[in-house]
Amino acid sequence: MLFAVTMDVAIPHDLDPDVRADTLAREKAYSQDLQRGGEWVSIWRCVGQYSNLSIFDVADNARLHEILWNLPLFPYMTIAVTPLAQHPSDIAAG
Ligand SMILES: O=C(O)CC1=CCC(=O)O1
Repeated sequence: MLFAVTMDVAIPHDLDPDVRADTLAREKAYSQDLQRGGEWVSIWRCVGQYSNLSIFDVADNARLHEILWNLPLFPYMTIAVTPLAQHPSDIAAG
């Protein structure tokens, strides 16, 4: 199942710098592991915002929830999920 997910990040300015750096490093490793595994298909920066737009290809809603819930930055994110279906005009779909 395909999902488009936007993640808006708002890290508190008074967060301990070491905690901030550790959280960002764990977020990057977590994301890249899932990208290598094929579930996190792509990640794009939303221009001018501390936000990303990502595409996930996962087994079901529960798996997407598990992935998002375990994001190291989850406590500092506002997340919006859009389930995707094939578009009838998509030439790649045949
Ligand atoms: O958009 C960001 O910077 C937050 C994020 C999600 C996965 C990642 O590596 O960074």
